[in-house]
Amino acid sequence: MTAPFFQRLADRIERIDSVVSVGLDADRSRLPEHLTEKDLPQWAFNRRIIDATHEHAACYKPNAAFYEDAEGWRALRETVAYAHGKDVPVLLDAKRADIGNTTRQYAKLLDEVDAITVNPYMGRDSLQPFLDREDKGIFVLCRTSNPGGADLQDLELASGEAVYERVAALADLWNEHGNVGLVVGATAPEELESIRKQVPDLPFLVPGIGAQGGDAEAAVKHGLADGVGLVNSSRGIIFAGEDGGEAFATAAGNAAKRLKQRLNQYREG
Ligand SMILES: O=C(O)c1cc(=O)[nH]c(=O)n1[C@@H]1O[C@H](COP(=O)(O)O)[C@@H](O)[C@H]1O
Repeated sequence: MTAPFFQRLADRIERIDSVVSVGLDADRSRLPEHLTEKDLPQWAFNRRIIDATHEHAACYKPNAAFYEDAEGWRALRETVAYAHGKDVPVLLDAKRADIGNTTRQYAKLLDEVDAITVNPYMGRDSLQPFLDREDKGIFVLCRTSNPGGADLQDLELASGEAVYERVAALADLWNEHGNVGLVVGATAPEELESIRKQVPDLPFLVPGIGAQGGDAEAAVKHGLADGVGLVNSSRGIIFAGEDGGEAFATAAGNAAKRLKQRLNQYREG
């Protein structure tokens, strides 16, 4: 059996000295002109991004939203195989979950990738087929980075806890196989700190730095559990250079390296 995801992630973080998650959100409207002629432009783009960034990437995080048609799924499959060929795990950002028979189908996505993001709104049974995958990583949305993240997640329950605190507590209970992490946005640094205190053992995926302006220092200081966790940037890396031609890949490589170095200051500090 393959080693558990969080163990493999810990090994990779140590080996390349990086907690950077490179978000492969290959928006077709922003791909370099010269790649749009290719058979699968997103795959052509991702391959170049992976070549340029893999030394700095603790994982790749493609968001499924950018791949949900026949051509996109083909591009995604090629991308995942290529990332694996470079020994980089892939976290599919799919934010799935549904009633039992449907969610069992969703959980099959984990046959292709190493980890996934899931939505806790429908409760434990909607996540069970994911949680049962002991060797995979299951990241539960807890306190999201978007402006409306507070609309429901910050609501106070009768017990006095906020909804996101309840989610963190439940995720901790659901972590019977040591395969559960939380998604907590860098745009909510106070919540990041308080959730870290509440669940010291759960690794976080922290999106929202770069294009969304989140707090990179808080992301590192509170996102890691015993050194393990991920800080994601998507547009800030893959679209770092849009001057045309192949220079975009070099720009992405430099952006990933700079982010790694910046985050590492806080890891070491
Ligand atoms: O689950 C996620 O990854 C996620 C959760 C969240 O709270 N906020 C958030 O931005 N994300 C994802 O992280 C990525 C952020 O992209 P950038 O803002 O371009 O770095 C996107 O794929 C988002 O869907």
